[in-house]
Amino acid sequence: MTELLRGGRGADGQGVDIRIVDDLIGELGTLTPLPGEAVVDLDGRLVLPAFAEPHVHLDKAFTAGLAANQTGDLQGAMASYSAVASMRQGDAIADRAMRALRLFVAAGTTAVRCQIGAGRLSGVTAIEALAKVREQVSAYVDLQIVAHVGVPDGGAAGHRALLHRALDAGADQLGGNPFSEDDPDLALESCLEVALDRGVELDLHVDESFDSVTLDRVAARALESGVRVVAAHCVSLGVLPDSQAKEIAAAVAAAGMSVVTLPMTNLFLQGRDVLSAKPRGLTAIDALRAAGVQVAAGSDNVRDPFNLVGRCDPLEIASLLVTAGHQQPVHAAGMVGSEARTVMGLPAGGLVAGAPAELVALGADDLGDAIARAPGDRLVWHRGQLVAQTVTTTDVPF
Ligand SMILES: Nc1ccnc(=O)[nH]1
Repeated sequence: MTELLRGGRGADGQGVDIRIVDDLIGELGTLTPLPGEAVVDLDGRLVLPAFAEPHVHLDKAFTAGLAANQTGDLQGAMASYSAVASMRQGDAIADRAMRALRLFVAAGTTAVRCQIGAGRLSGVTAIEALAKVREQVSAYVDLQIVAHVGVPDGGAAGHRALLHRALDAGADQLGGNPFSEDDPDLALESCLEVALDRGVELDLHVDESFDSVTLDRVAARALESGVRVVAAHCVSLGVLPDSQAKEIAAAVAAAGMSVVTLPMTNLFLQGRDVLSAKPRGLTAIDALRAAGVQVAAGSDNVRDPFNLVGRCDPLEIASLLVTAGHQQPVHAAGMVGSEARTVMGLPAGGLVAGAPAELVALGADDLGDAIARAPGDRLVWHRGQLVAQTVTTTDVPF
């Protein structure tokens, strides 16, 4: 089965036609339709590899109205989440996750790695709910489930048992925030042990504050154990002196780790306790990239106690990477596109023959215009199929 996407433009500004063959890009260039071939007219739209979301807490999405964050910071967010049991009910979680996924797919996101809570408050209910959602949406988006496991009662044995249960319930990767637990090193060891035992990778919350630096310890253990580790947040690395940040970035690279920065949530949560010169909740993106670390960016939270805003649109994150993270548009787009896919263990993709047909066509002039305006006008292909289409019209009389 082939389909011809005619009259698009690449990020280089050149016109391009794309022939999709099954779920791959077959050829690119100036192409004429084959007899009987389906043709989609792209009308000059900008064509990019589809976006990927490497880190989003779908189980909490859209709960800001259920639980107010009294202090606005991370502790306040966690307190309100723990206090409201209705936020953790399976059916409601599935409904909210579906709502968020519709927005993500419409925005051009065809791979989403979600962080789903498991622990003493609700066991593996949310993982089970998301495993069902993953089946429902499989034709439209690749959903990866990270079990964000908190240490339950029962210490290390209970922790390890819960990590196993989370995988049995459908999680793809294991996570958590070991350094927020009572015995951080033990919590990290349990994660590494079960990851090795079950042959999965870890996707951990690391240093989501300005004052704890544990990324170097995680890197040392990742290197020694051989477990592939993704570290999310790494906020404190962004406020360390350059020389120290470089040293840790080198250790992270040597351990084969990758890093996910979450600008929207961490700009919201961190730096509230000072009156001026507020530090930014982003990691040291440039030092990590210079050391050879893949750095991706994600939404983290969407309209919940951890982050009151968010549109489930990677271009919103890319815009923050330009303004708050001082990234060039091409890097910002990569961090929510091909680098995010690499961090998620997927093929990087791209506009090349043989790449997966994961594409988004946007009503935008170029990459900068796309990031600045985040236009609604988008067509989205996943595994070679058109999975979402939003066409907008504007009528301004001048
Ligand atoms: N930033 C976050 C930390 C923990 N849980 C969340 O949902 N978000």
